[in-house]
Amino acid sequence: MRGGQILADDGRPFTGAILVGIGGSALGPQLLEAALTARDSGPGFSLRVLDNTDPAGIADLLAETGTLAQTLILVVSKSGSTVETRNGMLELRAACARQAIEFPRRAIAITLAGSALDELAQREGWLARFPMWDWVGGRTSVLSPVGLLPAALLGHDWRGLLRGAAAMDQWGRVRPARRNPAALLAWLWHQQGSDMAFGTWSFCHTKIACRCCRATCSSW
Ligand SMILES: O=P(O)(O)OC[C@H]1O[C@H](O)[C@H](O)[C@@H](O)[C@@H]1O
Repeated sequence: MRGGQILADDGRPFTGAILVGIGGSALGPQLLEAALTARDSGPGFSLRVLDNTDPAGIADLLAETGTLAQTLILVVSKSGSTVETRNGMLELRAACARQAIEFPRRAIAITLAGSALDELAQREGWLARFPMWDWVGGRTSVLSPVGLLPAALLGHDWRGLLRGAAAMDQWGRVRPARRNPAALLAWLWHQQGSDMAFGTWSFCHTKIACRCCRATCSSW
């Protein structure tokens, strides 16, 4: 898509995506977008997320996006049967119909093989289907296609992300515990008490621009 081989049905490139999903099916992509996309990089591929069913929020998102002609619609649901996600998808389908745009030609499903969403995407011939795996928890799915496809669309080094995750996986197994970052974090947590007593410490190991971290930190 970024190479221009997959184009919208009007022959122009896709310039953005709307991701529909909730919980783990939306937070990982939002975190990647917030943490990795430079705020000063100028117009690039845009990622908008529809993660609730608030009619005013949906109306705002559609107004901001304008025409959907060059917009991909990523429908993300591990179970493939989450009602809020289905409602969001139906809203976007209706918006496409209002604009005389074919929904399946820009729709991509990320879901468990054989789920209701997967079957719908297959039946209607959506642009693409990507798998989730049963053994990956929804809330930890950012390194599956849930996060990697948006990362790739945004132009980020998704292979590098996977390499980094593999390195952390190895590092998390290191002994002795004092050289193991996961064990050190667990120890710090334990020392602070088990009662979410985060008030006395904080850490920020990536970019200040990470809105998700900022939102979380400010609530501590
Ligand atoms: O990915 P889905 O099956 O649509 O589920 C989406 C989300 O649903 C609920 O909010 C669960 O608590 C989350 O853990 C899950 O990520």
